[in-house]
Amino acid sequence: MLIDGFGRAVTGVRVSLTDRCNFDCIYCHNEGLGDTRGPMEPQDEEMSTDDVVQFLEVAEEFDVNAVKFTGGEPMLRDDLETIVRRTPDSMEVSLTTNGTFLPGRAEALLDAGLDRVNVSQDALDPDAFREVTQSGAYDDVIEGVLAAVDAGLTPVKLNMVVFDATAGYVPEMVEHVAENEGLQLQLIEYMPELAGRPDWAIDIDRVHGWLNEQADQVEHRTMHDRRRYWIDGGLVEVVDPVGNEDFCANCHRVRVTHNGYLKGCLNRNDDLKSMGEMTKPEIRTAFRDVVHDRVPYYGEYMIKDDDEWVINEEYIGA
Ligand SMILES: Nc1nc2c(ncn2[C@@H]2O[C@H](COP(=O)(O)OP(=O)(O)OP(=O)(O)O)[C@@H](O)[C@H]2O)c(=O)[nH]1
Ligand SMILES: C[S@@+](CC[C@H](N)C(=O)[O-])C[C@H]1O[C@@H](n2cnc3c(N)ncnc32)[C@H](O)[C@@H]1O
Ligand code: SF4
Ligand code: SF4
Repeated sequence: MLIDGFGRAVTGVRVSLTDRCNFDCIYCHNEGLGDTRGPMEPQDEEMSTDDVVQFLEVAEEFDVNAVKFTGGEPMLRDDLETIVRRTPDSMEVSLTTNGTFLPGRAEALLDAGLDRVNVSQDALDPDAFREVTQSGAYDDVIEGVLAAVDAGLTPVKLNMVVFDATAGYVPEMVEHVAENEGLQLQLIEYMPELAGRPDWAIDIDRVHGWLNEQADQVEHRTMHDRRRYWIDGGLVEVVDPVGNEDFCANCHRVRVTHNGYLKGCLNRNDDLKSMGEMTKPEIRTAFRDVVHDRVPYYGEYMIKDDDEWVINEEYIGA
């Protein structure tokens, strides 16, 4: 197992299979890769099926026990089922998707070995949904969530980005997951670091305060020290990375970009390591290097100066 200089073992990888997407969500950080707009067709720069599998086999050698496929929209990859099928058996396999392609493919993904799925759904109202995603695919997403639950890709976690356009929908989303078996809710604090528009952010402590009042039970998850609230039988988890040193101190994942770079932190693009021609020796070297260099974003790469987060001088020009 590889452990970085801050005692953080790397136990999971997040593989971005493409930076293409059929949506254009107004808040999208695209896992730090830039704009999702552009051609929908497969791009030459994307890792091949074999490249992805080769990488996962090396990750397994380093005792990584979980992989998350993401993007862009990972279901735009026609070889997703093949990749899932060829993922080492020792790994938990999950997918984060906008859900539009789940109807018709959920069963095949389950058969291929997918364990569970997270589906982005920011509201239960088609108009609000259209405004946020700039797409009219609300019905497809609802159908996609049902297809995932029916196939048994559970728990299906609904990812809701909480910012000024969606905060008002939190109570009905909490009620929705309490009433529907197989669903959980992840309330994701809007991250302005890469997306800009800090004025859209809301005070996540107010969300915690409201959930605390409603909750029958509160738990802490080891990963990122995330808090989870049981409300009327439903589970609601808060993903609150912004300015959160505890979150970064408990970060155990390395990311892979669609074009074959390792990335130590979502918020950084100055730490990318190429995996070259994707041979196993090259992948092993890049993996060791990225873990060696990774540091907590908040608390180390960014430090507090007069109550403002500023880049630690050590990393300027690094
Ligand atoms: N800053 C930061 N944000 C993260 C991190 N992990 C997840 N997030 C945020 O949460 C979003 C949704 O994450 P998902 O891909 O659904 O997965 P997850 O919630 O991290 O993982 P599971 O609960 O295990 O499925 C990401 O796109 C980010 O916005 C992280 O390590 N750092
Ligand atoms: C980049 S998307 C990729 C996977 C897939 N296209 C989807 O939307 O689920 C992964 C997750 O990031 C979340 N996300 C995107 N931009 C964000 C931001 N600025 N702040 C917080 N979460 C964000 C999305 O809501 C989604 O749940
Ligand atoms: S669906 Fe996912 S990748 Fe596509 S724009 Fe929305 S958040 Fe970004
Ligand atoms: S170090 Fe912090 S900001 Fe970077 S990926 Fe990990 S939790 Fe996210």
